[in-house]
Amino acid sequence: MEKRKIEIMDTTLRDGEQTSGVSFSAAEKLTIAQLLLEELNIDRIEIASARVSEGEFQGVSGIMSWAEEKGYTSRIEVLTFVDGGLSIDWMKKSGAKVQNLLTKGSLNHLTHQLKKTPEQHFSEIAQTIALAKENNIETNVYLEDWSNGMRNSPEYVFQYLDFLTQQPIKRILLPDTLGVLIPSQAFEFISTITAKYPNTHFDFHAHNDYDLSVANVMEAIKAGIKGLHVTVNGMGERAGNAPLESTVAVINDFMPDVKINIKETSLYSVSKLVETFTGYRIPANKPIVGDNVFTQTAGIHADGDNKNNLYFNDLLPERFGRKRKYALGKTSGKANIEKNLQELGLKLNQEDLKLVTQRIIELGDKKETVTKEDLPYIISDVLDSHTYEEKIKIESYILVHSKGMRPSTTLCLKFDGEIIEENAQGDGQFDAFMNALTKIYKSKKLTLPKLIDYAVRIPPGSSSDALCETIITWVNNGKEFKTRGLDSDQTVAAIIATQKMLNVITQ
Ligand SMILES: CC(=O)SCCNC(=O)CCNC(=O)[C@H](O)C(C)(C)COP(=O)(O)OP(=O)(O)OC[C@H]1O[C@@H](n2cnc3c(N)ncnc32)[C@H](O)[C@@H]1OP(=O)(O)O
Ligand SMILES: CC(C)C(=O)C(=O)O
Repeated sequence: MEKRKIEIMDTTLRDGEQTSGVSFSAAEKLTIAQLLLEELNIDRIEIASARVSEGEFQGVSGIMSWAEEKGYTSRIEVLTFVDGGLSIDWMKKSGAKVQNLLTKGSLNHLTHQLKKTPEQHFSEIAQTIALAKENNIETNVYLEDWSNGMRNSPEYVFQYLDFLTQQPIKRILLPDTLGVLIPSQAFEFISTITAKYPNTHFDFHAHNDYDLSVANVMEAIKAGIKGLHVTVNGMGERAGNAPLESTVAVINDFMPDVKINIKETSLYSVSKLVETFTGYRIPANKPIVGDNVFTQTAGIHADGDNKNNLYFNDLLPERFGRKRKYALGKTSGKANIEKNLQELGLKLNQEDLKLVTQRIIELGDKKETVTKEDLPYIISDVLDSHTYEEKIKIESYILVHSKGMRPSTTLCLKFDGEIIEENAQGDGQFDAFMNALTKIYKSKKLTLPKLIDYAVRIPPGSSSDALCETIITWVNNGKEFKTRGLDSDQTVAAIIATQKMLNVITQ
């Protein structure tokens, strides 16, 4: 079967920059333009609106000098206005060769914004197209608010298209400017137009106000559109445009008769770069590029991946230069832990695996985020906790830290079945805790080991806030030994290490 080629036009640098709060520098625009055209193999890109600012002029001029050298000028477009030649002048000076002329696709916009009649508008458009041609600038025409135009003034839309299809232009864009189309209507409106003007190249530009942009894009393709507008990460005015990443995946996976030539493996790195340049964070659950979309969290899913990849779909992370991950937390089962252990090259017996799983679930219950890098610490903590009998237990404590007063502790200790409570102050919270403990031991005519070193560290490479390890070195009867405690709070970790010390010396 001969595949139908659909042109992909990326407008991250024009509509994407209309995301509130986003502004690219000239250097950032050049880098993104280069990646879009050369790394991703996007057919065409729109890089700015004409006349916006001096900075935009510099940005467009820089991209056009590079494009001239590379022979890419016909793939780079600038949005222009029906403004008596001001935009054409701006384009000429910048070196841009393709204009996307913004015109009115609904009678409502024409009447209320431009305050013109269709005849006046068409005449000015014809003059602008002619002027562009004289200056060797190619024209595509945008019918702004076209989707509402089809609903409210279809006679105007068709009168306009009858005129436009006779003009020396390359493409006509049908935009869903306000994101109001549902898929069935996108199909109905577009197929009526492609049937009436079979020799014209129509593009479609979706907006995502109802989260229907990609669904509408699919219907537009079925209805005979020849090109699509997209943006990286779905950036754009209001709720944004059709995201490049999902559009590519949907076409590749569900439209076998359609050909696009986008390099999937580079989508993620380009998305991340755009995220960095814009400061506009990608939601973690955004399809294809979100941080969590290739992470299995539920224990049953991780288990199923071990059994004939039961929880895989066609969106394999490697397609997009990414990797599957297995989350650690409250909903983990043994399988999640084992998958992470495999990556670290570690193995545990079934009993230890159960204990480690239990500890991770406890941390998850406390809303802590546990990462793969935390695992060796959790393993060592769990394994050394069950090497001795727990005769002495810190039942409860209050640590008080305030401005202008010495830190203090109330400690409740279970000592051979007896509950003993004591208060003390200290130079810090842990010092106050140790002073209260010393008082209890003195009352029993016992001495505590001497603390000679106190070290705190977090698992290297860990991006989680879950864990901090406190390692304390003690000397008891001339013999040095270490105990460690693990918690999200370093003082609590030190108290856990101290409880271990109390039990070590009674073994
Ligand atoms: C659906 C979209 O995303 S459209 C995106 C279009 N791109 C932009 O708007 C880029 C950013 N815009 C700008 O920098 C500025 O708005 C400019 C330079 C275009 C114009 O700035 P200003 O002269 O200050 O006008 P302002 O922004 O207040 O209003 C827009 C003017 O454009 C007119 N206009 C609207 N559509 C068009 C059009 N297709 N062609 C020509 N003029 C138009 C409006 O009627 C209004 O004119 P008026 O001031 O005579 O009433
Ligand atoms: C400039 C036009 C195409 C636009 O962004 C829209 O109509 O949404």
